[in-house]
Amino acid sequence: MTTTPVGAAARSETVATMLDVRALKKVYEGRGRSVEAIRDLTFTVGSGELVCIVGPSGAGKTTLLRCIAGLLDSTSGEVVLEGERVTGPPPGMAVVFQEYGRSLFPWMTVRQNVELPLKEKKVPKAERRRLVEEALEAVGLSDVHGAHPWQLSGGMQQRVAIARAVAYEPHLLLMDEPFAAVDAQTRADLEDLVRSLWRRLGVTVLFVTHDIDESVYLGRRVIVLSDSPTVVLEDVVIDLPDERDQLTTRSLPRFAELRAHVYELVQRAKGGHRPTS
Ligand SMILES: Nc1ncnc2c1ncn2[C@@H]1O[C@H](COP(=O)(O)OP(=O)(O)OP(=O)(O)O)[C@@H](O)[C@H]1O
Repeated sequence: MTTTPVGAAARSETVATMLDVRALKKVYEGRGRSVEAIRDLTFTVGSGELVCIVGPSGAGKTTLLRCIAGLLDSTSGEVVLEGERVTGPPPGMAVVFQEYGRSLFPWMTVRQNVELPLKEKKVPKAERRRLVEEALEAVGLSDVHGAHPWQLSGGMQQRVAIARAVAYEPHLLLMDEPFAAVDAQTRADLEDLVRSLWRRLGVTVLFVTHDIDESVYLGRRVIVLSDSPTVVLEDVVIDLPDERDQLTTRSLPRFAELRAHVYELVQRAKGGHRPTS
C-alpha cells in the first residue's frame, strides 16, 4: 500500500495547459439583489487530464462550467482555453449536460442527433459519416442509429449525448453531472465508458459531480469547492492506478482513504469553512 499522504496537488510542469481559470468571480445581479456565486477560483487543467469538480449543492459548479463554456460572462477574472481567452462558446469544446432528455432532439434519429453539430461545423459529408459511425461504435450504440431518442432508455440516451460530444472531436469535454439521472448500474457502466473514451481519445475532461465516490473513481485530480461564495478548498491528487475497474479500484485501501478525505472536505465546505492558506 502506498504511503503517499493525501494532500494538495503539486502542478506538473511537463503537461501543457489546456484550461486556465484565473481569479474567476461571478456575481449575479438582478432586481435590487446580488448573489456572489463565485468569489475567486483559480486552477488549471493540463492537456489530456481528467479532472473532477465536487462541492456542496449551490457551490457554483454549474455557474463555473457555464463561464468555462462561454455561455455566461464572468464578473471579473478570466478563462483561457488553449491560450485564447474565452468570450463565447469556443470551437474546441463540447458539453454533456445532466438533462439528456432535453439535450437531444426527439424528432431526429440517433444518427441525426450525433451528426448535427458536425453539420454546423461544416464537416464534409464523408467525414461526418465516419465520425458519427466511430462515435456510436465507441459508446456501443451502432445498432440503434436509426432509432429516435424516446425509443431508448435513459442510459442509452446519455450515451447518444456522449457520442455527439465525442464525434465533435473536442479538445476539452465538459460534463455537468451527466449521470445524476440514471440508475446505479447504468451509472457505473457510463463511468467506465468515460474513462475508456478518455484513455483512448486523449481528450481533456472536466467532470462536475455531486458524487464523491464517482469523483475519486474517475479523476486524476478532484478539485473540491467551498460553499458559495466559492473558492477552491483543495486540489486533491488521486494517485490510484490508471487501470481502474469498479470492483478492484473501489476496494483498494487507498480509494477508501481518498474518498474519506474528499468527503471530509465537502463536509467542511458545507460548514462554511474556507481554505487555510
Ligand atoms: N441565474 C441566476 N441568478 C441568480 N442567482 C443564481 C443564478 N444561477 C445560480 N444562482 C445562484 O448562484 C449560486 C450557485 O449556483 P449553481 O447552480 O452554480 O451551483 P451548483 O453548485 O451547480 O448547485 P447544485 O449542486 O445544486 O446543482 C447559488 O446560490 C444560486 O442560487
